[in-house]
Amino acid sequence: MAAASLQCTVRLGLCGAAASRRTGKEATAFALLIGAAEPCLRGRGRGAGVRCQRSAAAGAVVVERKDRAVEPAQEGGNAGCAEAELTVVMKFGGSSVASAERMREVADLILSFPEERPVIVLSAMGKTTNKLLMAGEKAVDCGATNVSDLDELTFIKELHFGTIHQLGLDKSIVSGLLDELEQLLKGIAMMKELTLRTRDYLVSFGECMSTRIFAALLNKLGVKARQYDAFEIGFITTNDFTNADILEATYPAVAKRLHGDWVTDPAIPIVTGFLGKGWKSGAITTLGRGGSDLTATAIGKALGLREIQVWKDVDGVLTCDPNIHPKAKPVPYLTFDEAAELAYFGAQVLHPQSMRPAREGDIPVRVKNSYNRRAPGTLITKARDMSKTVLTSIVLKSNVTMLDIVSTRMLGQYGFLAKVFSIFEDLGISVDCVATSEVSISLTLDPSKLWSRELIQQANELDHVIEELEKIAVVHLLQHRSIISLIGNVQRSSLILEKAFNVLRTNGVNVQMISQGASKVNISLVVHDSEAKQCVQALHSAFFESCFLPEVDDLLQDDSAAHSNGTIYRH
Ligand SMILES: Nc1ncnc2c1ncn2[C@@H]1O[C@H](COP(=O)(O)OP(=O)(O)O)[C@@H](O)[C@H]1O
Ligand SMILES: N[C@@H](CC(=O)OP(=O)(O)O)C(=O)O
Repeated sequence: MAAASLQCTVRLGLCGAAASRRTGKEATAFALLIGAAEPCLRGRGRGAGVRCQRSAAAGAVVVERKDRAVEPAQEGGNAGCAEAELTVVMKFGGSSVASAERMREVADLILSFPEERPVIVLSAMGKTTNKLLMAGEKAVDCGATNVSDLDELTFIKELHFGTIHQLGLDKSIVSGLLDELEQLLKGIAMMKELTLRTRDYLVSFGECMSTRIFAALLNKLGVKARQYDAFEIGFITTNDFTNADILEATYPAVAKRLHGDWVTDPAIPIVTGFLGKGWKSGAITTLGRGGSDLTATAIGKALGLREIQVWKDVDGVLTCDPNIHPKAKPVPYLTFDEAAELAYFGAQVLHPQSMRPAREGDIPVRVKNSYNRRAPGTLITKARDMSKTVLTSIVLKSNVTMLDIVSTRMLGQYGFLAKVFSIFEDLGISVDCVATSEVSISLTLDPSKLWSRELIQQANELDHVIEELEKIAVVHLLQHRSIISLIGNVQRSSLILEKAFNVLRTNGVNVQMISQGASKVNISLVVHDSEAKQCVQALHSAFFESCFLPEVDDLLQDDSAAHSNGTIYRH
């Protein structure tokens, strides 16, 4: 087999998003703070409605998804129950709401589905989040008197006031927030410090403004809409500023608020994506870049909605990042597992944690293009027919740190592995891919965990990890590595690997580690950063653009089924 001819050390191991997910210890503690003592709410809907009932054990409100109509509640507090429940959540990213024109388009898009009663989740307009972060960085050094002249602040003011003007709305919708933003930047300038906590407060202005503008637009168009700041309606998170995770208590709290308001006074909810409230600090947190996807799936689960739609600027999830390869094509169907691996291993199109609530609530996610409504997009569900599937998508995660750890045999094999992982646990560092032999272990570290910390801290942390590991092992630190993840049907791993290694050998690429996902949908290859893009392009050409896949052709005798499944594309 082709792999055998490689002149490099190739290790086989396990990888998977599940391996490094947070456990959220705080969730249980917080459950007592929220959602208790609520009268039973019941709705009835055309499709999936919600039913909230009190859990006898914990006193918390439990939300169940209902696939058929539910009788109105007998108990009180529900007199104004709306005839029709909320049906879908529609999330629009920054590119979808980047200008006044785009906001009008999105309003038109929403209204083109009169049969739906949507919850809308919005990100900040266009590049607002980046500009806010840049303004914060500059404010640290520029002096309080110069803050008003920061280019980024001027850009943000012009974008939001300009949009309001073009939409014929009232300036007061955002003027208070913009004043507050300027005050905050002055505070940062005075303190000469931008903490992670302040950073989250700073970027929250983006979503707070976009949602207010959009709600005002819908109201102006005669469609009753109500704006919500997620951190005020029960989005409770861990206290990991810039990378917080939603706690369980969020679901009943959000269901209670959105459902409660809807039944008493129906209006389309317009919710800020990306934001939450730290359960301990009470301060605004953010869910990591691209976190509005997670807000949307959390609302879908909380309300037991029929579908979660995430509207982007691409025709769905593609066979690879279109910035790496312009011939990337839409993938019509994915499972939650495939989408989660794809997102976790670097596909920017979905937030890494966003599939979790959808999977838990078993709510289909549809990725659509707000610039091309007719494109079918990608439908993500619990299961799909994988029998004809070989490869679905190729994902690249760059600038990864890899460690080769060889035991000095001071500890037995069990003790060695346990000790290695306890060091990572103690330092709160997640591991992406792992490959082990009897006396050695190779692994890659989750860069997002390191990115969320200051550079100086990162260096210290790595030094500290290595120092600890060197007590029991010889450690090699390998930086500037990339993980290329082949998302597909690992049942066909021989076929995938044979073809992949043929391509890599032809391109003279040295694979430094292989890791096959426990999730059964992912094989990851670690290569040097400098070769990674070229590898992805070559792999994409081989798997998705060529028509010379004899083995695949054998597998795909039913060609039409393969096309409807959409995994192998041929010209
Ligand atoms: N496999 C992929 N499929 C689709 N888009 C991808 C993929 N990998 C990276 N992308 C990038 O993700 C972008 C969409 O994600 P994002 O910018 O977060 O959207 P939004 O801001 O609209 O939520 C696309 O414009 C594309 O450049
Ligand atoms: N505005 C935030 C949150 C977000 O989800 O944005 P987008 O949907 O545009 O990726 C960010 O830029 O990260």
